Amino acid sequence: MEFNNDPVCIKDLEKLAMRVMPGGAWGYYDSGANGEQTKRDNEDSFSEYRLHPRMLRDVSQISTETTILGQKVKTPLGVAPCAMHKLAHPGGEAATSRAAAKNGSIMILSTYSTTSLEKVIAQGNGDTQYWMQLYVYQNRSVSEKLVRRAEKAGFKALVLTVDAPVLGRRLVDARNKFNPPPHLRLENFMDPEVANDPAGYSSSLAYSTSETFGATFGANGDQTLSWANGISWLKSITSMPIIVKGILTAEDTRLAIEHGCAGVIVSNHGGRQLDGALATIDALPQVVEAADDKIEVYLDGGVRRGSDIFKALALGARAVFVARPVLWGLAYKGEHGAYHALDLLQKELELTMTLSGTTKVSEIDESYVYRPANRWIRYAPGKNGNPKKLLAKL
Ligand SMILES: Cc1cc2nc3c(=O)[nH]c(=O)nc-3n(C[C@H](O)[C@H](O)[C@H](O)COP(=O)(O)O)c2cc1C
Ligand SMILES: CC(C)CC(=O)C(=O)O
Repeated sequence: MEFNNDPVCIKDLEKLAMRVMPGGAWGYYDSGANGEQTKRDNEDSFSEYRLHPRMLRDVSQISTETTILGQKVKTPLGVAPCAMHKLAHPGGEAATSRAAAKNGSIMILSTYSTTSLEKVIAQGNGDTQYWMQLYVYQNRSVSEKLVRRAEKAGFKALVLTVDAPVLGRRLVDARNKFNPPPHLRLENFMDPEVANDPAGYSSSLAYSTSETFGATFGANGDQTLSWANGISWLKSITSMPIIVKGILTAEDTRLAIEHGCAGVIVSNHGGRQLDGALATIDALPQVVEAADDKIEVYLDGGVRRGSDIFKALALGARAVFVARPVLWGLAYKGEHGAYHALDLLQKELELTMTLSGTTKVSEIDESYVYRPANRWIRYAPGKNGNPKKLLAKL
């Protein structure tokens, strides 16, 4: 496990990306919704959990191999769907795709990709799984065409994002009056049949500010989408397994099972949608319990260290996805940078496994992690060493 001369951790990569990216694009990637409570909580909540390592075990061979949707993968670390990778680097999603393939990571491609889905999957090495993320439009034939194209191109699963019936309000974008550069195209919409759709979906990013973009997104999105009318419709047009992205509760997990979904991604969209929603690592245990091993549970949001991945796996996630870290890597140095972001997290995961006495993903269970109740009270000496008194004081 060798680290190279690139930035030594994801936080350093973030600082570098902030320096090289134009302000508006940086703001779009970075921003959360409203007061950004949820965005902060996603990262901070990981540090509320502590590891419970075991010693004197043979840790000379570490493997992160696991199975996801029944397929062997090299690592439980994947790339979450993000719009417009070309805002970070001209290599865009094609560069990210090669980076993901090199790391053996699943890549989920955003509907709002600036590279066509066919070109993105063509960068793979045959072993990597690609999943297609979907937003459902009022004109469902637009979504249907995307689904059919993705299946034909070889995508292995459909990821339905359910936490964005309309776009959250990102104050940074509103202040910046953020406009993506006019040369960027949402290439998945360049299929002439889709681009000329009477509902007016366009291949160009034809919106003047993120405020109007938000309105356009809301105007085209299908806000009537429901468990009853959404999942069965998707099942009627594709044989790809359906994964629901944006689940935070046991109740919705049970509904995903009832409706025949193959998995759920515990996600709050990186804190970009409902500000105040709980952190994903805090939502994970109730989702895992409700899933009851009937469907797979994945997580994204705030993962910045290998130990965060380890904690999520310990609490029952089958895989963990990252969004901003990969975008920061891409902004830093294209494919090399995106790979570096994944490689850093991968190596940190291996290091955490080694130092915790686990050699396989299947060994990482809840016995390796705990959240100390009243941590400060338990560990602060207190005036008279009396925790009760301290509690009363607090
Ligand atoms: C710039 C950006 C664009 C995103 N675009 C999409 C998208 O097109 N579809 C989607 O389902 N989620 C999108 N997301 C949400 C991510 O998939 C993911 O849920 C979240 O960002 C994970 O948190 P992290 O950025 O802390 O890793 C986007 C996130 C960011 C930061
Ligand atoms: C183009 C947007 C709808 C992508 C998105 O989901 C986001 O910005 O969070």
